[in-house]
Amino acid sequence: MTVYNIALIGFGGVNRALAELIASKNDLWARDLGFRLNIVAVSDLYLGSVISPNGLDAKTLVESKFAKGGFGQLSGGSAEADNETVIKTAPADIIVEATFTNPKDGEPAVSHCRWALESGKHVVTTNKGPVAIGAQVLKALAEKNGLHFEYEGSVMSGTPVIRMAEKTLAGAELKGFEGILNGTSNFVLGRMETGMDFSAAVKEAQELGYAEADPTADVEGYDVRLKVVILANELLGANLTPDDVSRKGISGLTAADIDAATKSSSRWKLIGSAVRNADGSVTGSVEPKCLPLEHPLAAVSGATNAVSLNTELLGSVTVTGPGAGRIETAYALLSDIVAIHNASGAAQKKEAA
Ligand SMILES: NC(=O)c1ccc[n+]([C@@H]2O[C@H](COP(=O)([O-])OP(=O)(O)OC[C@H]3O[C@@H](n4cnc5c(N)ncnc54)[C@H](O)[C@@H]3O)[C@@H](O)[C@H]2O)c1
Ligand SMILES: N[C@@H](CCO)C(=O)O
Repeated sequence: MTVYNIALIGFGGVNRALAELIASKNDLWARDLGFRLNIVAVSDLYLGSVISPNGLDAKTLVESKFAKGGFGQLSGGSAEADNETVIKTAPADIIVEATFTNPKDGEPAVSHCRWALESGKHVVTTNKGPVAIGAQVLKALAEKNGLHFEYEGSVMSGTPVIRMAEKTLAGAELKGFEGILNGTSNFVLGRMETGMDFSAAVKEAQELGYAEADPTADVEGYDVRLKVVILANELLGANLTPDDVSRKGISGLTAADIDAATKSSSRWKLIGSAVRNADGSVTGSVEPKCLPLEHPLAAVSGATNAVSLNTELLGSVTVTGPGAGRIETAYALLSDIVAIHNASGAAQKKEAA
């Protein structure tokens, strides 16, 4: 049985949910997926860090109510988060990066990924910063070292978009996309339609684990801008930076705007899009749009996301599914590990042939 040793960098909603899944589903995964996951290290800004070469019990990790610096009480633990030591020295096969997204320069997560790939460890991440800002360099480093840098959860949480578009739609000739790519803002707009006030709706999205550490990123469109960059660069072969994508959020929409849309059989949605122009360049944008109810994206509600991929050979293909949520995003990490596992199986078969 294959066992992957993993180190968790960040132990907030998403990585804690992954630990919960490990505690309850490792046997199922061993049977159905052919591997088990063993947590050999965790590092978190608030809790500190711990390296345990034989593995930490996932259930105990999830159920313990650690105080600030609490990992310092564990064998092999420290009250400080020493990410660099954990990433470079823990006996992990895979580093699971789920710290805060920094929309400006992607740090320190870019460094976390680089340290991992330089020390022979695969990276799976849900953090949009290193993908939107550092993907080219990190992918090249991974390839040079025969490793994987996987980030399905950086767009639409566990809903398959990146691998689906790259693998299943290969050859369909993508020309552009438009979508609802932020769960929090879509949830807030839906709540405002029921008469709830903007701040109360944002608070509820935070409580449900959808929002970024600073929810300004969600409601002002910074988060969607990173996702537009990720999809445009990955699927349209663009080379965009966040500053290349125009951005407007939903905070300027008033109750009167929402009401007026309802009365005219339409709905406000925060839309992220990109299109390949005739000269081959790619233009991306993020802005609220008032969509008629019959538009395919108008019915997408709550933290659900959807993206319509506009292809030459197949027309428009729309993928809908959860765009945020702790377990939903932890599933994206699992799907990345499955991709690594399947690729290593395929490589072994090729070697044996
Ligand atoms: N929650 C979601 O629905 C969702 C969906 C897709 C992607 N993401 C992304 O996944 C990542 C994790 O999301 P989350 O919901 O778990 O966030 P969270 O805020 O619940 O947890 C982040 C954790 O990382 C820790 N942390 C922050 N900076 C750190 C550092 N430098 N070193 C060590 N630990 C650090 C924090 O202490 C916190 O415990 C974020 O980048 C987020 O944008 C989240
Ligand atoms: N805060 C983000 C998480 C998923 O990237 C959202 O609400 O969509």
